[in-house]
Amino acid sequence: MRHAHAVEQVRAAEAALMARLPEGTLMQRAAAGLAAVCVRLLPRVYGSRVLVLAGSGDNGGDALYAGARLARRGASVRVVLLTPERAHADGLAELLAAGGRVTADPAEFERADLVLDGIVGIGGRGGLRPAAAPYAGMRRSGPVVAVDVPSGVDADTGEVDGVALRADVTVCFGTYKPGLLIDPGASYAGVLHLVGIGLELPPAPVTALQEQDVAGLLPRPAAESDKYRRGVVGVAAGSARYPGAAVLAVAGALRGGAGAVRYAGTAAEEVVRRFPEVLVTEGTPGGAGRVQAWVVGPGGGEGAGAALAEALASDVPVLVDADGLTELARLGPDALRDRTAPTVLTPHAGEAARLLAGALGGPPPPADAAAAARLATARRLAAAYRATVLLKGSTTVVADPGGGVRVNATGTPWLATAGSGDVLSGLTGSLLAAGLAPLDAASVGAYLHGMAGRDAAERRTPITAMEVAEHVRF
Ligand SMILES: NC(=O)C1=CN([C@@H]2O[C@H](COP(=O)(O)OP(=O)(O)OC[C@H]3O[C@@H](n4cnc5c(N)ncnc54)[C@H](O)[C@@H]3O)[C@@H](O)[C@H]2O)[C@@H](O)CC1
Ligand SMILES: [K+]
Repeated sequence: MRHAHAVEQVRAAEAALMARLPEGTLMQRAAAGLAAVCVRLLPRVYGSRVLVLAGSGDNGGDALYAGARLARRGASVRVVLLTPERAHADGLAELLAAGGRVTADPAEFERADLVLDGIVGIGGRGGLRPAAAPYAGMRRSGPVVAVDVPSGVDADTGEVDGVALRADVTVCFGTYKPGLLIDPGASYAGVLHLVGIGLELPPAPVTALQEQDVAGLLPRPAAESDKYRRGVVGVAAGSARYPGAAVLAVAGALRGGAGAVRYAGTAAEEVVRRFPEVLVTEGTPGGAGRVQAWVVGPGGGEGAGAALAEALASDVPVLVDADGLTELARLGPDALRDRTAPTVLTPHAGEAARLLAGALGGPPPPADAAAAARLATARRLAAAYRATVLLKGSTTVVADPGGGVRVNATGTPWLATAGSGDVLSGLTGSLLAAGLAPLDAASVGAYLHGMAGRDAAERRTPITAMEVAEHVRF
């Protein structure tokens, strides 16, 4: 599991540790870890050109001390001081003593074999200032290594206000920060290296599942399992206009680990022709028989409202997607007030914006704004609807009403294809039926879906939604 802590938590842990250690110890630990990563990135340190971009805070201090370490090993180190009158004095003195030189020539950026971005770290507020902004657009010949956070990325949220410095590698200290795992910030961070500096941290508010975490959560049949014990997932999807959504949601559901899939809706014939193993009814969820979780909404068209109402009236977990979300946005959070079992919502940014408007009144915010502030959007929706919210997009964010957040790093831009979301909702509903808690089901669903997309894209691109379903594997 990758754990990401909020800036406030990092500051508290740093303060507690610094009180017990000689002054400067933490910065030396950070600088040593940072320099070690740079050494591995350079073909050879001796004679290589290193440019340090140093801001006015401790982030600049880390970069200056790391630069000094590289200079002592024979690198030719230049430093641009973004605010010369407020540079980290001890760090600068150490770099100069090691042979480093101050420069004001921006062309050094393009010539350098390696650039250290120490402009701002967790203390950065707002976008890059005018003195730093031009570096964001410059060509580079060597890797850019971000110190703790790519400058211009908000460490807590991953939001970028204006421009940010794109890094090839980010060396972060003590813990990951949410902004390194969530787009757009994550796309600026490159490869992440975590350097331990001895912080004692509380539980992380944001986590990301890794392969072994997912393996531990997946439902696997035991010797005494039967199809009912493995869980039955109900899918209420598709309509006369969109029968394909039913087929794709069922395809996802068949791959999610439930023992059986029940389908209720007008596409029963298409579904059973394609998947003879599915139990089908032309009716609605209310008359479909017992299931352990419902998936409602993909391609639901005009019937989505009735199917949603019946599924929500049940006492099993319900996943709402697509047309079901449009209907829910119209009804607002009150529609979920009487539920005793969990609800999972799987909006894309546009649906999320409509759901927000449904909860808070007023016109929906632009979908772009909901996507750019994905962490805040998912958290607000989870709180307003008291539901687990899986916000789809370049980083899928899953927020629990209890406050926990999981972010998903698997996936490929090829997944942005029609029907891919239907597969995800079926897959995640199946995991719910198999007994996973909502946060686990949603984050494991996103993980498997992203991996399946990657695997399918490795075989052939572009990929289709059905190929994504076919590539899901435990
Ligand atoms: N406090 C500690 O014990 C440790 C801190 N570490 C480093 O210290 C960093 C945090 O240091 P600081 O709290 O000094 O904060 P930063 O160095 O991240 O930034 C704060 C400074 O930048 C200026 N600033 C804020 N926003 C700006 C913007 N958008 N553009 C330009 N300048 C801006 C502020 O006026 C302030 O001077 C961490 O990210 C990490 O790199 C590490 O050395 C590990 C130990
Ligand atoms: K930085």
